[in-house]
Amino acid sequence: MKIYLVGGAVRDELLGRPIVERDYVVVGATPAIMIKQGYKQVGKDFPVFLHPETHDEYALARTERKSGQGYGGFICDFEQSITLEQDLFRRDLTVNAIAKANDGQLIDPYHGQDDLNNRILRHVGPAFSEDPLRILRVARFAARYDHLGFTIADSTMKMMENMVSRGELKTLTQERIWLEIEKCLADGAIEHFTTTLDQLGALTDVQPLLIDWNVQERTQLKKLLMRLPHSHPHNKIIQFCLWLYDTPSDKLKALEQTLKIPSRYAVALRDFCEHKACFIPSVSAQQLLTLFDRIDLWRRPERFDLLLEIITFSQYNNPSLIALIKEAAANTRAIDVQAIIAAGFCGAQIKTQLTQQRLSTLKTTFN
Ligand SMILES: Nc1ccn([C@@H]2O[C@H](COP(=O)(O)OP(=O)(O)OP(=O)(O)O)[C@@H](O)[C@H]2O)c(=O)n1
Repeated sequence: MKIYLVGGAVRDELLGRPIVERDYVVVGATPAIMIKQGYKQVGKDFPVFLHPETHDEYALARTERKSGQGYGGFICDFEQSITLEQDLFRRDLTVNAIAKANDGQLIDPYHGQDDLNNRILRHVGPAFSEDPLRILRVARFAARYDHLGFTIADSTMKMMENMVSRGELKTLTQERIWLEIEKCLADGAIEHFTTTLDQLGALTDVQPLLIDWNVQERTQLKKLLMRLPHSHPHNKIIQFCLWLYDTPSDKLKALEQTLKIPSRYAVALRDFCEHKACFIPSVSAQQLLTLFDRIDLWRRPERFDLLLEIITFSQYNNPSLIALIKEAAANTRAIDVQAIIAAGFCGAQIKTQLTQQRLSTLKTTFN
């Protein structure tokens, strides 16, 4: 049997980028041979194995044939006789279909290196259209490698447009869509990704809230994201909120339910959309108190801190006002319930007294 490094690791190595994950293809083996050598099979029907020590993925060379519409529904053949070239042919892009042997030799039957050098994302063959997830992958790669000058081949754009107009994206699960979106957020490239999907007419199927995405929104988001460092610990969440900044509250729930986004994203987006209007100089003490209550500043100060970070990178950024609100929040939080109880208040009076004290603290700075 022969083992080759394939896919993203070879592509990124050739591009001089850090390798995040190593995937291998194994030619001339069977599941029994792999198991005998100590590899652990992942899943039941799929010929993918984990290396006993490195836990890298080793997949038997395979071909795939479509058995239904949309994503999934593949008949997969991983006979021992399947060649490396056959396996590479089923892959999405030529730049992802280069294999590297142990001795460093590159096997590149579909000219992925030429496309890497010419900065072109091009589909390998007609099988590309059997998997609509690839539309999102291509939009993601085009966004990730935009700064290197990559563009999508015209023929691949055409093929993707046809897939979109056939409604193929509708067959993707929301979980799969979210995973691609999150990877794109990790790349700091959501603006370019959205623009490509818009060009393909795919936004309605991917993120219906963005159907009105226009040049103005694009320019604004691009400008805002330039200020957001890639290494920022909340890079993904902040980008996500700036991306969907204009979501009306009645649509937020639908978004959370349909896209199945993790709750930390949902909460941050809700906080930003609902409270961004507070970050104007004329904000009143009462409005701030309502914000603090709603966001549960008292028990979850980190939630408020995140909102401030999002505001800082948004179009609502006003550093001196943010500093004032931050200070007012700290002073309001410092009001001691124990002191109120010690002063003789009890039952519902405690809450009333606390609210009054919080409000008067805020009124020292705000109207
Ligand atoms: N829908 C897909 C998913 C994956 N692949 C192939 O499987 C490889 C590994 O896929 P994956 O690890 O998901 O992505 P990478 O290309 O490694 O990209 P990333 O850097 O985003 O992980 C890809 O390079 C490509 O050859 C494919 O052809 N079609």
